[in-house]
Amino acid sequence: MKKKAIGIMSGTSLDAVDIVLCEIEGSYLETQIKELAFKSYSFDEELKHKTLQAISLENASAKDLCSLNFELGYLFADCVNQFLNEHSLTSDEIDFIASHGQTIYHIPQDEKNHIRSTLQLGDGSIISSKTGITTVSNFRTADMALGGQGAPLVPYAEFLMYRDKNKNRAMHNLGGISNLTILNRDCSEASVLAFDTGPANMMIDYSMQQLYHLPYDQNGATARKGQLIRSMYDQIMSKSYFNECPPKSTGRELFGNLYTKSLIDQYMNHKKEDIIHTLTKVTANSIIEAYERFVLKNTPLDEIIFAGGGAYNTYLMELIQTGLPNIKIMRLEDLGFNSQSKEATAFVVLGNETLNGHYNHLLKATGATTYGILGQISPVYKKVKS
Ligand SMILES: Nc1ncnc2c1ncn2[C@@H]1O[C@H](COP(=O)(O)OP(=O)(O)OP(=O)(O)O)[C@@H](O)[C@H]1O
Ligand SMILES: CC(=O)N[C@H]1[C@@H]2OC[C@@H](O2)[C@@H](O)[C@@H]1O[C@H](C)C(=O)O
Repeated sequence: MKKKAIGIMSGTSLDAVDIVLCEIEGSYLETQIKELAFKSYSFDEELKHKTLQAISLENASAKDLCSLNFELGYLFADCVNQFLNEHSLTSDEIDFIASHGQTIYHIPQDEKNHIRSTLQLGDGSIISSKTGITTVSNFRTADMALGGQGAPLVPYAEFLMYRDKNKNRAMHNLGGISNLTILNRDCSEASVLAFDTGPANMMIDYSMQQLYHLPYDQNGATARKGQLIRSMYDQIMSKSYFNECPPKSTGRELFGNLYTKSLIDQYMNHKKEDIIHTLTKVTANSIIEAYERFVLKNTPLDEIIFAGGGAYNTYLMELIQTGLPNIKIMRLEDLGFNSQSKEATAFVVLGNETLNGHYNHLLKATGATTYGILGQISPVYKKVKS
């Protein structure tokens, strides 16, 4: 039976809440999904500020986090209700919502005083009660409970949607973080490899905001003007994350504002554009090296299909193509899909599996030891008409 479903995605960049409407039927390899409508709602500035405060170690308080969980739930519900209005739809026409939530903190491996854990806020009950639509949320915790890193989760959906028996294909997302999924032409689940390579736009964005008061480096124009600061580059590239073998996932904890600020302070005497250039080279070269070290030795690739905002950074894309000259570089649009809605759509696939009772993660991608059904369901009580 065909279902109508809404996906909500709010990524690490905190730039927008993405809402997608899809038609979906089937499960696992039989899944058929079609995007019907998409819109990005800009993130409320005050809430963005509060979220960033909550994320930063110095400013986090339990009271703020408690409130934020509900405030984000209301924001996501408002976005869905606005979206339904704009498309003249009622909640009765939608079968379910799948919401990623806002990642506040992610600890993929045990640390000295903290255990593996992950926190996505935007409570599912708030979303379901304010929209009147059954909501599946909080996908990452079940994967962690089963021994995984809770990320990346999108590769499961990518495997269902984009595998191709004629091509060895990489799906690559350039959001705040850079993550890749390798889909082998044998189309077997066991051959899918996926991991986060490190930063994509996260460090560049923060530096543009601090140094130029601009949200990001439009088309990479600033980076293109600059030159490499060798010591800064070596310092970042020596981070142990780049040498770790997959499965691995990362986030703001390693490459966020605190770390980037410390670098800016240290290299303040250099030209601003040299700092942006160096960070862009770090993104490009850490991606190229991840392919060389962890992918190409086993799987020669025909193409890499990029999505996420960083795919619009033309300078970054040129650097990656130069470093991987034998691989065809494409954008998701070249396959007829919308790259902006990709992650929200992936969560529709994951939510559909939750409701179908099918597992919805790849053990090799997250490192989980046992399959599970990810996602918590917040149902809506509907009085049966007598
Ligand atoms: N024209 C452009 N030139 C350069 N960079 C761009 C351009 N358009 C978007 N971006 C970058 O893309 C970012 C937003 O990307 P996206 O929305 O894919 O991230 P996200 O989904 O929040 O992150 P993640 O996938 O890590 O959770 C912006 O912050 C900016 O850095
Ligand atoms: C903990 C967390 O929110 N991780 C995100 C983040 O953004 C990109 C990368 O880091 C990836 O690991 C993940 O998101 C995507 C949607 C995923 O789970 O596949």
